[in-house]
Amino acid sequence: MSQPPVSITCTGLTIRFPVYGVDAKSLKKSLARVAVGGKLGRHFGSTDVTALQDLNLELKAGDRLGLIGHNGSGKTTLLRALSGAYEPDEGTIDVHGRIAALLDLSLGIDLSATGYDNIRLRGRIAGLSAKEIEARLPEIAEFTGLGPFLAMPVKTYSAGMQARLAFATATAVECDVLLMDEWIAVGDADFQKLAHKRLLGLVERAGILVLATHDVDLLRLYCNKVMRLEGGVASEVTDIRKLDELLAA
Ligand SMILES: Nc1ncnc2c1ncn2[C@@H]1O[C@H](COP(=O)(O)OP(=O)(O)OP(=O)(O)O)[C@@H](O)[C@H]1O
Repeated sequence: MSQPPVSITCTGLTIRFPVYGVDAKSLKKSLARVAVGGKLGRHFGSTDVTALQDLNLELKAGDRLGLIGHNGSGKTTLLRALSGAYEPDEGTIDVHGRIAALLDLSLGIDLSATGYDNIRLRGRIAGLSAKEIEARLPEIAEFTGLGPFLAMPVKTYSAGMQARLAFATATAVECDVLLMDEWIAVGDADFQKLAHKRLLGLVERAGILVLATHDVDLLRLYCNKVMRLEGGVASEVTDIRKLDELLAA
């Protein structure tokens, strides 16, 4: 049976987070003065933040969507929702295609396991079979540049070494839908060059890219569409050539 083409469809997507242990009234007053964050409100008697409100989105193969917006406007929440990490409180999310979510690279790294075992673990989480993992292991190991350290527990690594391992494993899986929270730059100068090339390859091969970033140069380089979030409310998806208009709005 043929697979449906790669696509993302969100209808009326609303995501709320409960806010515990705060005085709702005073929080609401202080938030009224800031441009950041989602909307505070009360649902079913408890206080919550609406991180995304009634969002509609339709993307198909070839779409490279840049997400812009102030801190706390809902960009990461949308990416996590698309990755399947958050369920909608209202509305629907429908994603067709294999997803790679480069959102929190260190998530799922087991510090007491070796580098090799972490590659295997990450591969399993990404849906690869044991056979597929073993076939890719040499390339991933080579890319990390960690050599004999891969046989040692990750807790003995420096922060940069851990980042190399996490990046190499997270980017080893082919995907149809690539979700990214800022462009990833890890490791030292040499590794950053290699990482950039590897990331570019993933971006080019992915059917759909959704990239949240505050960097307008990156948006112009890699995106053909843009959407602005403000307090969890999304603008229309527009052509990247209208970025300046959207930023000025
Ligand atoms: N796990 C959570 N629990 C409670 N509130 C949350 C949680 N995650 C996000 N929020 C709230 O949801 C809103 C949207 O946050 P989100 O992280 O999606 O913003 P963002 O646009 O990615 O911001 P930034 O540009 O700073 O990364 C914010 O008001 C934030 O406080």
